[in-house]
Amino acid sequence: MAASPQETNPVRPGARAPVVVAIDGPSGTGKSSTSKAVAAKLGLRYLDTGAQYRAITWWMLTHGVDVNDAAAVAEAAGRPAIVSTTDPAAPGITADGEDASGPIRTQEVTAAVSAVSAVPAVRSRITELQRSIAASAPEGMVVEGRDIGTTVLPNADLKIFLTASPEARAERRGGELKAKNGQADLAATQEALLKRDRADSSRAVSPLLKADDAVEVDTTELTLEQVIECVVTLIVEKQRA
Ligand SMILES: Nc1ncnc2c1ncn2[C@@H]1O[C@H](COP(=O)(O)OP(=O)(O)O)[C@@H](O)[C@H]1O
Ligand SMILES: Nc1ccn([C@@H]2O[C@H](COP(=O)(O)OP(=O)(O)O)[C@@H](O)[C@H]2O)c(=O)n1
Repeated sequence: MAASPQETNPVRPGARAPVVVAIDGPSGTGKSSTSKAVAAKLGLRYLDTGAQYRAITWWMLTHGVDVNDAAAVAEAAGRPAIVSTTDPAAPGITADGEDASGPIRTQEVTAAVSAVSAVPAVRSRITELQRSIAASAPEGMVVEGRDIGTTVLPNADLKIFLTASPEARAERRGGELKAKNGQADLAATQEALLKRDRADSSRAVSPLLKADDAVEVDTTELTLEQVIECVVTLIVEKQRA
């Protein structure tokens, strides 16, 4: 059966209509894993906005900027060039041409990123970058973060807000740490995660918040495959609507 006009993608005839999907939520709810897999399945681009905030934080830490001095962070906010790769099969990021994909996942960056991302000059610069990247993907894009549905792309075709219990999220992050370091302190992992949630939810500019028109998906009792399936179904339904 021929695709309906709404389902036909003018950029890739026969493919589905382009769609912009915003996926937000706190740490460990499955945003990155779900977004990457969904984008790969549906032929969409993928943007990890957390990686951008991590990359600018990493650049500041390695260039002598005091990340707890908001004025110094604001002054440096425009300096590094942050470039993201949007292929869901090979996402990557550079800061001033240096590959930041590995260093942005260190504990040092994780502990500093909420303070840097709360600075308005950092947010306005990164938000502008995110909008221009999303606008340059005619096939559509899955964009994941904290404020995509509320601030960055308020006109996204579909908004999803992922949640999960703190215990489930700590266990997932703990699993990653154990695979990386051979050990993980679950209580400390949960505490650090909740501390970052509090900072991200209470900042003055563009806090972590569910958009009024977002679909909330509690992933606590779902496998990653079930979450991916659920999001794919929501997108396909949207494309048919
Ligand atoms: N529904 C799920 N059930 C179990 N593990 C999950 C689920 N979703 C994600 N994970 C795992 O939890 C960890 C954190 O997921 P991630 O996608 O990085 O979350 P976020 O981007 O929201 O911080 C990853 O190791 C991932 O494989
Ligand atoms: N859209 C976004 C995305 C991330 N962030 C910030 O960047 C940090 C790292 O985001 P992340 O998505 O890599 O974090 P994880 O959920 O992967 O641990 C968050 O804790 C926020 O401080 C943000 O402020 N706005």
